[in-house]
Amino acid sequence: MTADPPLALDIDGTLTRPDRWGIDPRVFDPLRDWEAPVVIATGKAFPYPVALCHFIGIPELVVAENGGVVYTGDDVFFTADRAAAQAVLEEYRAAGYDTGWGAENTVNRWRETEIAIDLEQPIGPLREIAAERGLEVVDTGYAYHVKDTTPNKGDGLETIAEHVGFDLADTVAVGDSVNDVSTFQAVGRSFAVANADETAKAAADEVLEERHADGTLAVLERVRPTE
Ligand SMILES: O=C(O)COP(=O)(O)O
Ligand SMILES: [Mg+2]
Repeated sequence: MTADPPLALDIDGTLTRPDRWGIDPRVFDPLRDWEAPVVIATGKAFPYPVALCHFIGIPELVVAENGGVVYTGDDVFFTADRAAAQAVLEEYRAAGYDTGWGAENTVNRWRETEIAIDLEQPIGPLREIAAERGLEVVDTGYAYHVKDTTPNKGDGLETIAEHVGFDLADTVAVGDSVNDVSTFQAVGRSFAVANADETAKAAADEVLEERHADGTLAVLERVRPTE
């Protein structure tokens, strides 16, 4: 008898509706019923994936902020701090730009290790200022993330696998963007959804024909053992 494989799932572009925004409600039941650990590995701030796990009704196994925050269900690990990214934002602001999220911005309000900037904002000066301070800017297709170069989702996933006690060689990952490449490299089997960027597609073992949650749902069907 084989069992359901552990999963590592991205949120935006991967669990979203095919029109890009919002979680596709069809993922809730299969994830709640999945008989192996489900890790949510995202660029979003820590509270978002925690809430997602909570509302699906699964244990909170979370890689947030592109690996900056890792939650094993018992311990939280921070692999960077926000100060350097905040300094980039201050300089970006001094040059006349802003995050693009408005004054009370919930995108960054609880973000602990990086800063996210709306895609409508100019990336050129952002990249320049970040590079001068030794940081990188990652374009996920949903936001620009100003971050320390060290953290990544794959390392966060390894931390969780060690703590929870599952094998990454058995783990199946689904993602859509450059910030999922380290996840793909860490696991035994990786899938890029059809809407994925070229970097993610090149790094995945397989590129799906289906977009967004349709792709993830197709993977769940395919990797679930038949009786
Ligand atoms: O926060 C983003 O920009 C993207 O989030 P994701 O990693 O869940 O796709
Ligand atoms: Mg994504």
